[in-house]
Amino acid sequence: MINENFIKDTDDDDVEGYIKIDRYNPELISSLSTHYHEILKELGENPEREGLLKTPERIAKAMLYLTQGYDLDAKAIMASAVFKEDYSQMVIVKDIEVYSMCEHHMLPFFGKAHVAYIPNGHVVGLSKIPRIVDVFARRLQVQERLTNDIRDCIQDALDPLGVGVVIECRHLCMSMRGVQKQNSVTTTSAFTGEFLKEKTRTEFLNLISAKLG
Ligand SMILES: Nc1nc2c(ncn2[C@@H]2O[C@H](COP(=O)(O)OP(=O)(O)OP(=O)(O)O)[C@@H](O)[C@H]2O)c(=O)[nH]1
Ligand SMILES: [Zn+2]
Repeated sequence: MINENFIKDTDDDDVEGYIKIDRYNPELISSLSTHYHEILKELGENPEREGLLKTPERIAKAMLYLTQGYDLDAKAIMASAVFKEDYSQMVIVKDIEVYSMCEHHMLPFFGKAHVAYIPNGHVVGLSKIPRIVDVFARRLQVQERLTNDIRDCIQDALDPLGVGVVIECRHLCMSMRGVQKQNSVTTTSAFTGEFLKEKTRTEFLNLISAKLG
């Protein structure tokens, strides 16, 4: 538990994080629902038809969920599980699912993040890395800033010898609409410390492209 202002969103500690209690407050949900009710009308729908009766409220809750990262403190999540450990090789958590929304169109972009660091006397609980990926992904983003946010958080919280982050995503604003390219994938990367050296970066890139088994 991060602190008493947060509630658990599911029973599975390893799958979900915590949502700040205030985020789901009834007044906020009601206000958002009113706006979405109007938006549905302006889009040419009839919000009074049976299938849409609860839709404004569902959208409100979904959007609050998808933007909950604004209320979460990534550094506190990291700090909650930092352990002294004499391990000085690269630690990689790869293939972390990413679901975020582009700040230009509020359409999803999604894919995978690969995150590595080289400890400097301390390691972090492994689950905290996907958790902070979610904290920064669950807000309006551009992929470049998401990549940098993750890198900076790990660097600041853990003071490791270096951090490497690679993110590969498909952007629905580029496939469902706009330029309508169905297969393009955007790759971004961010590095600090040892990862700025070619040898370390190459080791990281080789390890994240290697298939297991
Ligand atoms: N750099 C960056 N651009 C993004 C990201 N997500 C969406 N975009 C781009 O943001 C740009 C917004 O450009 P605009 O020309 O203002 O918007 P638009 O008229 O809807 O552009 P089109 O998508 O080309 O139709 C587009 O080129 C999108 O592809 C992202 O994560 N990073
Ligand atoms: Zn977009």
